[in-house]
Amino acid sequence: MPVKIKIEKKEKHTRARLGKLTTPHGEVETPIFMPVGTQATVKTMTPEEVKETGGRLVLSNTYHLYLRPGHDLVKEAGGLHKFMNWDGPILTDSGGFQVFSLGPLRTITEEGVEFRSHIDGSKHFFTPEKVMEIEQALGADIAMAFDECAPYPCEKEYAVAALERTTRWAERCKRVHKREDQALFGIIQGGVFPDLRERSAKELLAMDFPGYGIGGLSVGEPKELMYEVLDQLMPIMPEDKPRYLMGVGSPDCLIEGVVRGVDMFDCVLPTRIARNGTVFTHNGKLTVRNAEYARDFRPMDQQCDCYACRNYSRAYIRHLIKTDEILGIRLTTIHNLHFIQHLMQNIRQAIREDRLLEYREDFLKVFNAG
Ligand SMILES: CO[C@@H]1O[C@H](CNc2nc3cc4c(=O)[nH]c(N)nc4cc3[nH]2)[C@H]2OC(C)(C)O[C@@H]12
Repeated sequence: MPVKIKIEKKEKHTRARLGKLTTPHGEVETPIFMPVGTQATVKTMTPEEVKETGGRLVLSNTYHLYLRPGHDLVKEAGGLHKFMNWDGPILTDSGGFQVFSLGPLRTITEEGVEFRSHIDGSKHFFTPEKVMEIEQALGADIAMAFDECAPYPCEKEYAVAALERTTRWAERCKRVHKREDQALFGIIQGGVFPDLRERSAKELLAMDFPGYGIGGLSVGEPKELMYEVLDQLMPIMPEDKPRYLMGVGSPDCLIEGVVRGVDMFDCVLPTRIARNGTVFTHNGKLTVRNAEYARDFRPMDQQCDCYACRNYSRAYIRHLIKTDEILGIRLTTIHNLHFIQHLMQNIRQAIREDRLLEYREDFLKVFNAG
């Protein structure tokens, strides 16, 4: 079993659990936030800096790496770990979400998805078998199945068709997935329809994957609706398998997801907003590029002990960003990754002490007041 989760503690008042996820490239604590490194790099960060912020498991993306530099090149380099010099665990998303996000540039059939590259418009065809070939060549510790992510909103009939195809494609992935040192996770779909979510989960649970992605969320639906889907879905998920809420999320969504029993998260938000000059602070978001910070010589977050907050002021970081100095977005990225990992550390401690609901209230009261 290349990947398994050991539940160390269940929080007394919620569905939250503290766990250890064992992978071929080491063991990590859960609940965990996984920084996104779409093109084999967490943008602007060296691997050492990602680790320094608390990152332990990073994501990369099949769709992007297939297009550039090509999975055969990464394989020739010795696989993704060697290629990007990351010695911890890696998870690759299957591209299911990316090819579906391409909108009119793709055609879905039972066989697979024909799509045009967002780079040069060239035509490509992803089948479950092709995606498994790519992910096995990349060599991540966890590979996600090739699924169909239904958009939000969508007709129930569309969600049914997408979940049924996702189940059939999951079987096709499982049939050709041979790499022993790589865990294949199924992805649960079903849109925002409780009966469809239950059906998708049961069909995939019957295939006994070592872990499960919860897909089709964080696609524009209201947060409350996402929480409702989780409230209905999580009770039927097995206790001994990791639950990975894909594409989530912001600090409030991370806490709400953990409360509902989610173990794994990934989201581009912390690194993406950092590149736009916006950072998370304990009092909410701060857009350090704004003029009001031109002569503000305090750190971005006075409660933060990250490298950026220990050594630089808002005024300096604003100056760097305004003058397109690369160090600027490196410092905001270091801070945001540290902030999210520190939040996850506090969440894990709150689970240990059975005070997650109090922590949620205290954190959100200050964070949302900002
Ligand atoms: C807050 O960040 C925005 O929200 C999207 C993240 N939300 C998301 N939901 C996902 C669902 C699936 C899925 O069903 N299947 C597979 N295989 N992968 C998935 C990946 C997903 N990521 C980001 O995507 C854009 C770029 C639109 O903005 C970001």
